[in-house]
Amino acid sequence: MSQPTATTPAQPAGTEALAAAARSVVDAVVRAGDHCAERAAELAARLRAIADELDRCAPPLQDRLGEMREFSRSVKYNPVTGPGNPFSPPLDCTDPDDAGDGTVRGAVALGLPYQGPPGHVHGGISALLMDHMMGVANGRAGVPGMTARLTLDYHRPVPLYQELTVTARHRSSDGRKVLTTGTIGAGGETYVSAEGLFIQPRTPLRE
Ligand SMILES: CCCCCCCC(=O)SCCNC(=O)CCNC(=O)[C@H](O)C(C)(C)COP(=O)(O)OP(=O)(O)OC[C@H]1O[C@@H](n2cnc3c(N)ncnc32)[C@H](O)[C@@H]1OP(=O)(O)O
Repeated sequence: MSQPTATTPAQPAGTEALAAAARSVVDAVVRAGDHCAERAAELAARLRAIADELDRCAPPLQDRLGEMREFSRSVKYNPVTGPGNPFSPPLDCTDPDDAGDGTVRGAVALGLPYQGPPGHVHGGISALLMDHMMGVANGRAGVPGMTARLTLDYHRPVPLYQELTVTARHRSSDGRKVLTTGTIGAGGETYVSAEGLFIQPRTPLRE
């Protein structure tokens, strides 16, 4: 029977399918661990061959960095929600359901690659989710900015393989300083709460 792959989104296509496949490789590598040690060298060579093939398609890094300045591309490839980035879980906030109060919501279930304490999510991953969702909330509130300070309270360990709800809400602005809060929870329980200070740039981040 196949093991749960909490990080695999449903029916992706194109480069998103490629990212999803890479994500499932990462998941499988961590799940297999030393149980695949005898075949590790052979499988590693095959994966490296695929990486070399992709590298041959890649433009020069400076060109790619230039492309990624485009907002739609930065969204597609960002490390939290980006369906084109195998590093992203990805957190789904395509339907953020902001309930009219400015709260944005996302959903994600995290597998073994994101483990910190046994059976639970690494604290730095929680910080990543919070930082990003607060950024999304600020963007939706029309006050996008750079994270200057992020404070997290870890109330309970965050379980792996459980659908988590990630929320964020812009609370107030004082000049260029933006205060935003967020939570990670499930089933009415809050595992992590966060507060962030964001600074709006002197010139807009994007048109
Ligand atoms: C679409 C989704 C997007 C998701 C985005 C997610 C957000 C991110 O991850 S951003 C990446 C991580 N963050 C960074 O790399 C930021 C690095 N830091 C910087 O670039 C700068 O320090 C930056 C931009 C935050 C502030 O610099 P600058 O614009 O020069 O502001 P500056 O003039 O120093 O300060 C403005 C005000 O903020 C205050 N302030 C700045 N930093 C802090 C801080 N860490 N703590 C408290 N106050 C601060 C200053 O005291 C000042 O206050 P006042 O106006 O009362 O005097």
